[in-house]
Formats: sequence, C-alpha cells, structure tokens
Amino acid sequence: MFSFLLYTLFLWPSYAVALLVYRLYFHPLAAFPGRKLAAATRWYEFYFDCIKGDGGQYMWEVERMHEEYGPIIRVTPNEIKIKDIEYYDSLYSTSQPRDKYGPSAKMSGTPLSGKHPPIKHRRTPVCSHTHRGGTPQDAGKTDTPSHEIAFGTEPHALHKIRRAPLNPFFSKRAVAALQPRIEEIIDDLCNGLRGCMQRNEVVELRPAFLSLAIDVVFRYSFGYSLGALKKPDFSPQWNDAIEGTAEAAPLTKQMSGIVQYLQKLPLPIIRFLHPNLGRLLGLRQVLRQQIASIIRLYDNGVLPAKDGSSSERTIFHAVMESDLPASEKTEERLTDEAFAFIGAGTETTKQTLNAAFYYLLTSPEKLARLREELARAMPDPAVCPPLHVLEGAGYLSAVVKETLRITTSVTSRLPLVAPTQELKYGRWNIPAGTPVSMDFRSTLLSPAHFPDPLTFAPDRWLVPADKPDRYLVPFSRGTRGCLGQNLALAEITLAIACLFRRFDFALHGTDARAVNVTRDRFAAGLDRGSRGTRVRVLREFAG
Ligand code: HEM
Repeated sequence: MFSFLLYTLFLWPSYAVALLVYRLYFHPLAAFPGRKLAAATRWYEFYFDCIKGDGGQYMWEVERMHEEYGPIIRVTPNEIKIKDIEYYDSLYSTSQPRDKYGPSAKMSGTPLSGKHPPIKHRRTPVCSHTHRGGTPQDAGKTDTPSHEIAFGTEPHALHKIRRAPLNPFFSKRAVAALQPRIEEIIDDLCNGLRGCMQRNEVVELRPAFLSLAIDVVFRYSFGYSLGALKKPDFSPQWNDAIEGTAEAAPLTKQMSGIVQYLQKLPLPIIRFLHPNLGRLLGLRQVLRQQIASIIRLYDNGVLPAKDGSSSERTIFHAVMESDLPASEKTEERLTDEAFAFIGAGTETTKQTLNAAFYYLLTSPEKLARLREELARAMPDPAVCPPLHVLEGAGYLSAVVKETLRITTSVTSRLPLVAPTQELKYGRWNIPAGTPVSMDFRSTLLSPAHFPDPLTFAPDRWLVPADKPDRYLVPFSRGTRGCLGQNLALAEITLAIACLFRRFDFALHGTDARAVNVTRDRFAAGLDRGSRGTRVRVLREFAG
C-alpha cells in the first residue's frame, strides 16, 4: 500500500515532469519549430485524433502549425514533419534505406500485429539541434516477430527481402495478363447493377466498390473471387468491416496493444465486443485456410506449373518458391501478408471509384466528353479493349489521374526513418534515426502546382507543358511506395470505362459530403453522416 502511494503521489508525477522538461529543453529535437504541447507529449495528438469532434482531427491542427511555424515542424515528441512538395524524392527515396516508424506502420498495415521499436536519441557534440537515432548497427534491429508483414515491416532490409518475390506479380505486364479476370469481376458488378435497374433500386456505390476491390484482391491472391459482388446489396458487411476497423486507426496508432489483446480473445467474444473487427478476423480465418492449403501443396510436393498454364498459381506460390527462409513462409506470416493486401487494396480503391462517380455525375460536360471517347475506344459496350488501349485514350487517363489527385484517399502522415543518414532540410539537419513525415494531401492539393485544387479538372493532365505528373503521389514513392499501384490503376480504369460505357446513372440523395474529407483514419474519412455516392441506374446502353 505504501509503495503504491509512493508511486502515485511522488514517483510518477516526478517522472512525468522530468520527461516534460527533457523533451522541451534537452531533447535532440528541442530546437525544431512547433507547438510546445505537441513536443511535450503524444497526448496532444491523441486529443485531436481520439477525443475532439469526430476524431481524426490532428491533420488539420498540423496544417495550422505549418501556417504558423513554416514548412518544417515537430509534430510529436519524436517526429518531424515537412511540408514541401520538392522534398518528396529525398524522403521517399528509392536509393537510400528507409525504415518504417512503428506506430504508423501498425496503423496502416499491421493493426493486428507488429512491434514498436524504441527510438534512440543520442546527441552529437557538433550542433545543438542534431541527434542520432541509435547506431547504424542498431538500425532496424527490432526483433521482428514472424507475424509481421511487408506492409508493416519496419526495418528496410527485411522489407526488401519480403517484397522481392511479390514485385513481379504487380508489374504492369502481370496485371495486363490478369485483365480478363478483373473483367469477370466487373461483369459481376454489372449484373448486380442491371438487377438494381430492373427493380428501380438506389445503389450505394461504396459497398459495391469495396466488394469489387475485395473480389479482385482475392482473385489475385488465391486464384478465385470471394464472390462478394454476387451477394445481395453487394455484401455491404465487408464495407462496414473495413470502415469500422479504419475508424479505430487513430486509437490503434496511439495504443496498438489494445487490438493485439483483443485479438487474443475467442472470435465469438470479439464479434460481441467489436462486430466489425470480428468480421475481419473471420475473414482472416478464411485467408489462413487458403494459405494452409497452399503450404500443404508444397509439403506434399504437388506444385502448380510455373509456365503460367495453371490459373491457380498465385502470389503465395511465388513466395513459397522464393529464396526466403522457412521462417518467412509460415502460415501465420503469409496470412498476415494476405490480410494486408485486403487492408491496402480495398478502401483506397473504393474511395477513388466513389469519387470518380461523384465528380463525373456532377459534371455533365466532362462525362459527355468521356462517353464520346469511350464510344470510340469501346464500340461494343460488352467488349472491353485491352488496358493499353484504354490507357491511351487521353481523356479517360486524365479522369483517372484527376480522381486520384482530388480523392487523396490516404490522409495519414507516413513517417519514414533514415536509419543511417542525416537528412537535411534548409538550415536544419535532421538526425539519423528520426521519424520524418510528409503528407500526400498537401502535395496533391497544392494550389501552386494544381491551380484551383478542389475543382475536378481532368484537363489539367492534358496540357503537356504543365507536366504535373511528378507531383501525382497518391501511391507514395520509393521503396515503401504502393505495391499494388498497377493493379489499382487497372481496376479503376476498367471499372470507369465499363460502367460508364454500359450504363447511364443519375445521382440520388447525394451531395458534396459524398467526397469531402473531414477526418484522418489512415484512409480519408468522410463526414459521419455521409453515405457516399448513391445512384439510380437509368438505362443500359446497347452495342
Ligand atoms: C487507389 C488505390 C490505392 C492507393 C491510393 C494506394 C496508396 C498506397 C500508399 C500511399 C501506400 C504507402 C503506405 C505507407 O507508406 O504506409 C501503399 C502501400 C501499399 N499498397 Fe497501395 N494503394 C492503392 C491500391 C492498392 C492495391 C489495389 C493493392 C493490392 C493489393 C495495394 C497494395 C499495397 C501494399 C501491399 C502496400 C505496402 C507496400 C510496402 O510496404 O512494400 N494498394 N498504397
């Protein structure tokens, strides 16, 4: 009892005060600009992300800090943020090692697993505001449990070997080869829309597009579609599950342990406590069974042909046949890998398609121009041309780019750690080992590079002199950039082309809340009352 009183009344408060003083005056990042409260404690971010209003509000506070303090600020005790579109390639580098920062890695890719590495700050005697984050030897030296995954893998070297066998499956060529499979899934969506048209039903597009994306990821990962689009209302439970889990992202970032403990409970109890997480963990069990059956094939020596003649050969067969050590081919790790594809490849794709429909259906002239082009590229609405033909159709490509730009579907700061390199920004030396972040939103909506940035203007991509492509960073860049970029572009291009070539839609009960970003939950969060883009299918175009 005495020791408890000693701890609560004296030791803990003394420790808190000492930590505060250290962070504000003696911490290696103490000289960087920003609010004192943000530098003193992560509770500042917690307040904006988990308590204020609808949550996810720290992104706006960070914006205000930039306005007040300039392009480089200290946003949490350990993290520096830079807002400068030209600095992009330095941070999200392809040539220098970059580790992921634990709390963000878990929020984005490993909400259900992972480990936060300690940040080690060590002063150098050279300059008053420089520090080193651990020795080069320490870099990435977290004892990564086998269940971590490429998306959330923190050390650069481990990430590199995990990603290597996946890369060929997401090349432009590999994606083009899978076009017929993606088209089959889009046909499922078209069949569902036809039914809605006949019944004169209103269609909520977000669940439909989420199920499109989940069916594609399943097809890509396991050689068969989950069939979510074939079920009533396009299986809205998957959209609810992903959205529900995204809602927890700001909290997970602050307290990743919560989800890890929740995960240890029996599934029926999780379903009771958090139905959406329960659904996702149920899906995880399906993924685990699929992975187990692939591993069994290799245990029994029954291997699918490598020459591409087997449609069943998937990403996970390639991983099993790769040089990765056995510890990387366990059921648990590969299940996490598959689970990460679902998290990474669904919400983002859904948001982009939801926005494409909103902007096109509220811009009749732009839609008419797109339809004219589609009528030429796709004379028979039932027959989709090869992807390269659609990509060559200038206006469709411009629509896809502009939608990716304006949607800003990933709103989170994405900090990376240069483990051995001192980053430089203006007069500032950022010590090796410091998490440094940028955000895509301020790049994609930069008025200097995209005049009138909140206006949907596909034409801005058609003026060759403007060359805004290098600032189009919705997929991030560098070694940690999106693995599924080519697949996402294919899905979005094919879906826009096929749906608008085949059907005529009218918005129903939809306003700007269908697309306006109000919160950050890793992925962009809309107003809580928003039901996204809703349409009626008016008619089907014949060939
Ligand atoms: C419009 C659609 C998409 C957007 C805007 C998008 C955006 C991003 C971004 C910004 C990252 C970096 C995240 C970070 O640094 O934490 C990322 C990573 C990733 N994305 Fe996507 N993504 C999209 C679609 C997809 C699809 C369809 C897949 C397919 C499965 C996918 C798979 C991945 C994976 C596996 C990573 C982790 C890469 C790594 O760490 O090596 N994404 N994505």
